[in-house]
Amino acid sequence: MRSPSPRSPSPNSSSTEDALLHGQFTDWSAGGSSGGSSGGSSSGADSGPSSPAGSLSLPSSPSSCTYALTLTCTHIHVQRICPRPGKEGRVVLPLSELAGCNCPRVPAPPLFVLYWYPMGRRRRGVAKRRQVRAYLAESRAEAEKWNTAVQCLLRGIDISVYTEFNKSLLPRPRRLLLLVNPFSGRGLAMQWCQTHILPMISEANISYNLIQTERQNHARELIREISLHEWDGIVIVSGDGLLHEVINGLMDRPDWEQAIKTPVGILPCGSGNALAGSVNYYAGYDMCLREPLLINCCFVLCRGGVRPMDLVSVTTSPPPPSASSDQNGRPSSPKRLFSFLSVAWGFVSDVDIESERYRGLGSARFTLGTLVRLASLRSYKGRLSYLPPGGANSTPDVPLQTPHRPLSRSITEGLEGYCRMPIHRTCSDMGLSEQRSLQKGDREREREERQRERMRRRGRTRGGGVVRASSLAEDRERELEAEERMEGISSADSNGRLESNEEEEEDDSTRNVTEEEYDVDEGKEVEERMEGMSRSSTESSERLDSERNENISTNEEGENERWNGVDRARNLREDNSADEGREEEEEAYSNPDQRKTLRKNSAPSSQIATAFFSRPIGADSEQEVETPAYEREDKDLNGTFFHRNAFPVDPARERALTISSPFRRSRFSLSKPKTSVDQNQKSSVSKPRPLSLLQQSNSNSLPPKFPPLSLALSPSPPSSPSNMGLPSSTSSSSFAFDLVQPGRLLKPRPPVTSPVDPPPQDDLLPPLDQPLPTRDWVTIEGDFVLVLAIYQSHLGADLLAAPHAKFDDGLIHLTFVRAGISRATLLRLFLAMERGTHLSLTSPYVSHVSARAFRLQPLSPRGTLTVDGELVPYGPLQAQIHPSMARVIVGDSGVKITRF
Ligand SMILES: Nc1ncnc2c1ncn2[C@@H]1O[C@H](COP(=O)(O)OP(=O)(O)OP(=O)(O)O)[C@@H](O)[C@H]1O
Repeated sequence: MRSPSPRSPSPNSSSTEDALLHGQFTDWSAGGSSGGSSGGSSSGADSGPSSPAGSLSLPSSPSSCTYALTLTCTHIHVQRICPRPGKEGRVVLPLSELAGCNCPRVPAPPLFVLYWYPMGRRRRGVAKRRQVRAYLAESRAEAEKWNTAVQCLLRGIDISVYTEFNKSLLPRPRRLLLLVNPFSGRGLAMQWCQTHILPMISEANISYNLIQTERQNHARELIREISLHEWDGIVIVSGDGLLHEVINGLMDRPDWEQAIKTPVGILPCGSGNALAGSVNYYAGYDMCLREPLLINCCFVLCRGGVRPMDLVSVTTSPPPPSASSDQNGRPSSPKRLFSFLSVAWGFVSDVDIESERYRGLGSARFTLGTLVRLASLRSYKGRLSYLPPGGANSTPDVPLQTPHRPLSRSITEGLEGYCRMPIHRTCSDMGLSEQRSLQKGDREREREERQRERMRRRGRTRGGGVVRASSLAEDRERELEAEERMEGISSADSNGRLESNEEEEEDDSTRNVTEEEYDVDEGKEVEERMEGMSRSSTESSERLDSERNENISTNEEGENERWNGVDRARNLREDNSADEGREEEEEAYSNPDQRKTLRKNSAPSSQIATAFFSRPIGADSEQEVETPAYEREDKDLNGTFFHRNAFPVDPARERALTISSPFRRSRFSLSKPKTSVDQNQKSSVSKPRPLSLLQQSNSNSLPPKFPPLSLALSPSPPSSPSNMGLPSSTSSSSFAFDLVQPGRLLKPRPPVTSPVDPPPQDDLLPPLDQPLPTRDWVTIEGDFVLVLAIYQSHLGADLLAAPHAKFDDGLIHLTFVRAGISRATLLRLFLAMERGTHLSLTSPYVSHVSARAFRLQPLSPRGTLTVDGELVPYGPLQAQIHPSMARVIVGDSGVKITRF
């Protein structure tokens, strides 16, 4: 083989277009014929990798085509020499699309093999496709020289035309620890390892050790103990839940500060795959799901760029007394954990947890869950406080990104539903399903009280009052009325005359007909879309039902026993509404033992969907107007005990909105906080052990049905008073807030820090049982449909919840939706979230703000709270961002990346 000299390079070559290598090769293709293909042979196009790892698929024989290859810093130029080049005789292959290359050992011929993943058209959109290109070199030395040069470029090693290429230039192969949850998502993780992940990782010359997790918290325990310096990265082959375990395992370690800098990566095999969605987004790829998403993320992993990632330290309430008290019966402390994705309360967490029973549907479980939850829309009383970016405590070294809206506008516009409405309107309009559990006497009293309140309001505003949602169109109409009222108020504000509000209200009755028609049409359109979704969900759920029936017959005995639990839960309160019965079922569902049962036996999703669409939505709104009875001590969804009579309605609290409202008096005791040391942390003190002592490596852990894989080169806050979880009956006065007008200066207090939390300290937050600093904090109290705090762009692989979020922007992106929003608007919000356009959706009930810390105090006695999609004890919770604390593998398309 002739090896032509490179094109006259400059001595200090730095241009990306300068040729580093130039050579002539023979095409090596299956069947010995290239068929005149341009750029050499390619195999495996249009498909993902499918060969077992280690036995890389190669074409089988040389063809008669010869090619001249030129390597530059960014591309490989392939020019066909023989047969004579036609129109398509030249191809330029960008190195950015290369996952790896290799030079197979003897006795294989001297081949130089490239593994390309260019973008290609798929049935839905564009996604990466695999192509293998193999070229026969004249000698093994030549093939190895090319292989070394390309690998140097892929690993970011500086080379020039004068570089002597030999293997010693290359750093050792990267080593990854792959943790696989075989049950994540639809249970395909091991299969996808075999067909996609391991072949691709081998092509990129990455060594790996694969471990299947065996139970919940297995990964956390493992990560706490292994010797981390042996690994260049820890990669989760699962959903976000397993990464949550890994992050917390790293933070449990005594050497957490260094440990948390270990790059973590994600190969999506779960059902939500939010972080994978963010990685895919920032790599510049189209939104996709399932295998295309997996291939994109795997490619990103092979490229190896690492970026800093913010973590959020979350302090949750202590677990339920029975589970949390220590040996002396003392209640345990609030729990601290680290989150990389989100904290959710209300609609989002309800859907996440309740849709567990449709897990077999994969990501479609969230669609079905959303429809079911929309059908029985709930609201929750609560108080949300947050510290906007740029507050007094802002440290100069924290890289803060401009929030989506300037802070002042966030308050006046984002919260317009609060700020511009007369305060008395903001909470009493919104009585939804949290007000269902009243006992009869209380219901009467409450109804009278509400009636009086309504009359008072009518007297003042001539309209409004509680409007029951009975259909999507009605919902929308109601919302429009609110919008119009606010517009009225806004114009009144600008004219300095609030009285004009009344005129606006009167105008409501003679509203423009065209607008009404539009609303009805819009309502219909949304209903049609929902019906479409319901149909597809129904089909899938029928499949699930048949599986479920099989399971039921084999497990009948155990099931009966568990069902008794559900029945007991159902019968607990005879006088409760049907909807409440459902809540009881959910309560039973929260019990881990019963959860499995319910997953098998819960009402078929087809029935749920049918019930939703056949029943007028007003049916549940009938229940919604009932008011809560806080009468009995009971257990909430998470098993937390609470007092039903915990918080009698306080007129002061009814005023719903408080901006910058400090606690006048803490309802928490000021007992000295105790360090929270859980079992995990205790064991974390032990010295890290080499992995081999802990775990079998992948050859043992793969299920027998898979052919043996060519194995990796595995290298050898404060104590919590008992009333902490939820408000107690003695704490009602603690809900009194100073009503502070926006802009009024509050007396600054020195920042309160928790002296006892294990590092890193949450310097923006006092202990959970102490009041927040008054300065710079914004507090909102009222009825919420959802509160979502997210710090990645995606809430699921197909939900672009915070389009401006960056991995390391130092911000928590808060979205909250107030009660009063119509189902149609809420549905539109989630549909728009698929494209990330929801921020421009204008609804007075929806707000988006940025924060550096927040505290959430649920005031409704039951509900679900999730952190990174995992259930946490229900009760007050607070969180603070720790910028750039971890590192995530994101590929090399972004700025400021380093390689692992
Ligand atoms: N072998 C195992 N058996 C049972 N549970 C496991 C196992 N390994 C991990 N888990 C737990 O399963 C839960 C769900 O896992 P994961 O989040 O990875 O999947 P997913 O819920 O399908 O995905 P996503 O969070 O993206 O929706 C996590 O809480 C994790 O701790």
